[in-house]
Amino acid sequence: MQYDKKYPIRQNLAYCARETWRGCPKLLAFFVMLILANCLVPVITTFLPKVVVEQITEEKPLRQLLLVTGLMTGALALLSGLKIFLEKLIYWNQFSMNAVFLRMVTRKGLTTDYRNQENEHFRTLQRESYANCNGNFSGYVQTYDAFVRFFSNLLGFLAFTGILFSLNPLLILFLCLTTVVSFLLNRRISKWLEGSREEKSVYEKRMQYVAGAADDVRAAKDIRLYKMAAWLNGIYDKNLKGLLGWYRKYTEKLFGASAADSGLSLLRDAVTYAFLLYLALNDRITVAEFVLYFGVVAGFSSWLGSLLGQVTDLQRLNQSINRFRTYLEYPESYLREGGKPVGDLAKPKKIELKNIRFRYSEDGEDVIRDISLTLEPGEHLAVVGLNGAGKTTLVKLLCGLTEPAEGKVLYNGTDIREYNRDEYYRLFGAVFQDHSILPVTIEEIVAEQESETIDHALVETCLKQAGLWEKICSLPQGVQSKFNKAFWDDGVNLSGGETQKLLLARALYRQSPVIVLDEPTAALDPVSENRLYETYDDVMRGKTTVFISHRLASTRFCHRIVLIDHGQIIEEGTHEELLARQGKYYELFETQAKYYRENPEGEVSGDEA
Ligand SMILES: Nc1ncnc2c1ncn2[C@@H]1O[C@H](COP(=O)(O)OP(=O)(O)OP(=O)(O)O)[C@@H](O)[C@H]1O
Repeated sequence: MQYDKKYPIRQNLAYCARETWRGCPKLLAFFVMLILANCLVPVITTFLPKVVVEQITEEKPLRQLLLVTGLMTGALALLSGLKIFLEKLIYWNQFSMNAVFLRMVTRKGLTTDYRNQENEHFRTLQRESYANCNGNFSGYVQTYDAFVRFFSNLLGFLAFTGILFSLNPLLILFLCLTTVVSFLLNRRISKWLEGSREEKSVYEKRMQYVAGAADDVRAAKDIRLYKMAAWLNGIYDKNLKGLLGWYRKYTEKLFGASAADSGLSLLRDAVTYAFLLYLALNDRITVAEFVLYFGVVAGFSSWLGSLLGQVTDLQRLNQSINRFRTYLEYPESYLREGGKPVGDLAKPKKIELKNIRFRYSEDGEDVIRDISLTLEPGEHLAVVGLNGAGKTTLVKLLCGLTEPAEGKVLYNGTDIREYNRDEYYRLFGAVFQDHSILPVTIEEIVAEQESETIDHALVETCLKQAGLWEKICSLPQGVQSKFNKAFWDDGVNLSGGETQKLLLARALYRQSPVIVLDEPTAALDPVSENRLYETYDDVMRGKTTVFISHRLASTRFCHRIVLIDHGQIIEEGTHEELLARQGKYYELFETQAKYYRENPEGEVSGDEA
């Protein structure tokens, strides 16, 4: 079941206010002042003509007339100036609040359980959350605006209701009725918008994908070689057509609603002004009061219409805040500070996988099916199998990155769920097929820390062990060379094989008791590959290692080989034992080996491959 938080609006508004209080308290004070200014300006504007007419009709002295109108227009000017000033301050301070929210989103993304990052629902929420607090049209800024407008409108509505109530409560009822009808018409459009948002976003997503491919230097080769441009253009055009169709429907609906809205507004004005005229002609209200109510009636509908609009806006925005909070509060099940310490990090301990079952999604198939495996301290294990057999998944489970649905992983006899997971990770030096390298110096990449605390001699040893030392020495800035030309003007780029060696050096620098290498030789040239095999025993002495490879002959230097097929261990033993068994391993080895033999008819032997 998908994890979804559904807080009511008031709780989410309180949440926003709380976070704002923590992150940028003055913003709250600016909001309160803006709400008051927003309310006072129209109230004074509505009363000003009444006061002026009153002064004239009651033949008050000119000085008094000038003083009263001067005071009111002065107050108006002051409040309007204050509003502009506050809006500027708010605009600026909203950026700092956005930064606070962005930091929360980034932190969650960096520290969340790895399995959340593999969860598509979580990743969608993550993308939305970034969009929600990015820029001055973000969900949060819109929520703040809606919040300010809602309370401004509420205050204005209450003030004008009070004034109209003294005139005729039935008039309020009529005004409310017409305003609500026009609000409901607009709401229908909002509902349609909500319902068809998915359709629109599918068109946009596909168009963005094509635009992204046009801008992606990695895709540029394939697009040209495989003549994908026409195909991509076709996708773009098809979706553009769909999007334009969507906008046509939207415009039609919008036009229909605004026509009805204008009709209602005309009716409202005609009825109320006729009523006011009737009262004035029958001396039931003074000319000054007529002028006042004239303004109040127009203002009342506008306050109420906006108020209802803000409720709809807040409801819509509430959904995005709920999704934002769902992301931030996404459950973390791995123990961190509260977990047990792992203990001695210098020597490896026994690792056991007991009846492990795993699937990536609830409705998906099992990727690992009932695997049990014990790794003795210092053992070198090779994991082989066809593509998609579950090898990488198995090591992710072993490293505690993902959690089995059934069964458990034990380290030194204790379920790894009981350990402090961050400490548990320190047991592993790993090279995965998909990796990330920060754009820092070579030395910092190897040591995964900043320059001041690096053990330079160890960096050199690891780069030598990985076979990259000579290459690094040939760079003008040696280990101080900055990685990634895209980031640094004077940066360096490494080839695929060199990058793999750099990653191996990084795994070795950790001096962790367990080393996991997922296809570490895939990009290596034959000399480098051979060198890795020859030095493997020396470099990995005393460590437990898991070596995933498709080159079956290369796994001979491991103490034991397990063959995974459809998420199960189907064969297990040394290279020689597995060949002698003449099972699946033998078959795969034979398939690979025959291309290396001078005499394809010859007998299979471990030495020939
Ligand atoms: N993040 C993921 N989400 C969903 N399915 C996944 C994910 N990663 C892998 N899979 C699926 O799990 C299965 C096993 O993948 P895994 O990467 O463990 O295989 P592998 O044996 O390492 O393959 P290869 O030799 O190609 O690297 C595959 O069918 C793959 O499609």
